[in-house]
Order: sequence, then structure tokens, then C-alpha cells
Amino acid sequence: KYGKITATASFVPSQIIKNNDLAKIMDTSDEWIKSRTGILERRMVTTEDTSDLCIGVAKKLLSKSNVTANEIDFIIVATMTPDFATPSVACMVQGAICANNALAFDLSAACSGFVYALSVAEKLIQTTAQKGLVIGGEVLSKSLDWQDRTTAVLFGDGAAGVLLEVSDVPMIKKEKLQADGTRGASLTSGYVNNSSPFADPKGQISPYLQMEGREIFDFATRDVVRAIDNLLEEDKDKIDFYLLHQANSRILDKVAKKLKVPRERFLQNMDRYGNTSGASIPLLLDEVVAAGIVRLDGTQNLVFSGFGGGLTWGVMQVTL
Ligand SMILES: O=C(O)C1CCN(c2ccc(-c3cc(CO)ccc3Cl)cn2)CC1
Repeated sequence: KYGKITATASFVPSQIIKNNDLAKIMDTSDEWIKSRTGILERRMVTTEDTSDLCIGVAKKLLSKSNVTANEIDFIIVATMTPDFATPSVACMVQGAICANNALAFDLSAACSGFVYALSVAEKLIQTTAQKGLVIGGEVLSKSLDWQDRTTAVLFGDGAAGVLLEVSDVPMIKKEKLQADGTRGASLTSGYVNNSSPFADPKGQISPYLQMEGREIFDFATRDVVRAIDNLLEEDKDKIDFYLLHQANSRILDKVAKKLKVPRERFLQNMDRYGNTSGASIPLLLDEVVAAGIVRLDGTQNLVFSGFGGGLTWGVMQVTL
């Protein structure tokens, strides 16, 4: 028994924020953002929260397939920006679509979240489950320090996901999920300071996203490249498309070069969405499936690779 992606869907806020919209409120420019990241615009919520975006994805996945909500056995949401610590976004989705037979939990692996979640979901199918939803969803705009131009311009809001159903054909050919907590301080977000009347109010830690950009950039172009190389070995040329976490187009340039793979095999849409962390890979997948570039007919070999906070990184070779 294996998991197979039988549908993809995405749900993004309607508000588009262009680079020049940011240049109006902080000391940055379209030129800087475009040249250093490849980002031209991104979506930002007005009133929606992560649960709203993920519920939108779930509803679309059900309507695109002939699967009913009570047939869903599990819902996993990969997010680093949940509405609440509890209830999980996954539980909020479960309630909203009345998937009353589904277990539901959030998975916290930042930009590796979708790959981690897809791997875990596949294990549920290999043991007991038949059908489930794997969704990556973020409202990063609520985590950003809007006084810090080095991070505020990089991120966007959005959600996307897949319907996974049991199949006799293996989808995941190879996978490797990794973490390095000793480097976790390079990318932090969402710290909640203790405010108990009995606590010692030690130095307050910022609740906003903070990133050592150079460290993370180097991590992406070293550790992640090594992980992809080690996993694929001689399969590199068999891969039709690489769907990497959409953090920065210059990173895709460097990774393609180091892997000696044509750059055009590295699909991208961060130009229109920015870095949407756990949503970035499913958002890209849904777009290229909708465009007919990727087909869910078992004829194409893809690589999914997420990398980011934790630090975490994950590589998966799939045949969709
Ligand atoms: O060119 C410059 O000065 C700067 C240099 C730093 N840059 C970076 C650095 C790191 C990331 C990034 C972030 C995450 C978090 O999801 C994950 C993975 C990555 Cl590789 C994105 N951009 C932007 C342009």
C-alpha cells in the first residue's frame, strides 16, 4: 500500500502587495528585492488567518475529487504560523469541513513542513489510512518585524495542499528528512515570552521572525545540495522537475549549478508569492499541475525539497 497524490489545490489571499508597495513604507526598492530574491509581488491577508486559507484548500480538494469529508482519515497541516497553539489548524479544518472520521494535527517544520508532512502521511497510508489531506499554510505577515527590511520583503501568505489516497503503486521512491537543532537560532519566529506573576521576567525575546540571512543562504546551497546529491546519486538525469522551497531564485541558480542540472528543471513561482514557507512547495505543485506541466499520471519523476527553520531539510524523489 502506498500514498498517491490524486488532487492538488491552493488558496491565497486576494490582496497583492508589490515590491513598490513595500518601498512606500520602508527603506527598500523594487530593484533591490527583484535582484536579490527574484520576488516581484506577494499575497498578504487582510482579515484571513491561517485556518481560513487552509479551510479554503481543503474545500477545493474535496470539490475537485469525488471524495466526501467523512471518507477522510487524516488531516495534517504543516505551518509555523498557526492561529492558536490549540486548537490546531488541522482541527479547525476538520471541524469546518465536518471530516468527522479524521485524526488531525499540525506539524511544525517551517519550510520543510510539507515534505515532512507528506512523508508522515505516507506512513499513515502504509499502515491504516485510506485517504487524507496534507496542507501547507502560512500567514507569515503576522510574524514579520515591519521595521526590518531584510526580512519583511521576503515573505508572503498562502496555503496549498494535496489529497493523498491509497494506491498499489509507490509514489515516494526515496526520501531523507534531516534536522540540525544546533543551528536553530539562525531562523527564529513566534517566541512567546512568559508573563506569569511568579516568573522571573528575564530578557524579552523578540516574537518576530529573525533570520541570519547569510547563514541560511549558505545552509541552503551547501547542506541541501549535498542531501539532494546523496539521495539521487545517478538518478539526477531521470528527474523531470525539481520543486524546491521557494525562498530565493538566486538559491535555485546556485543549487542547479552545483548539481549540474539545467536551471529550467527548477520550477519557480516565488516571483508572485514570495517565500510562503510550508505552503511554497504545494503552491508551486498546484500551479504546475493546473498548467499541465506536471501530470498526476505516474509518468514523471520529481524532486521535492524543503529547507529552513529548525534547521530542518528534507528531500524526496517521487513519481507522480
Ligand atoms: O541578497 C541578500 O542580501 C539577501 C541574502 C539573504 N536572503 C535570503 C536568505 C535566506 C533565505 C531563506 C529563508 C528561509 C525561510 O523560509 C528558508 C530558506 C532560505 Cl535560503 C531567503 N533569502 C535574501 C537576500
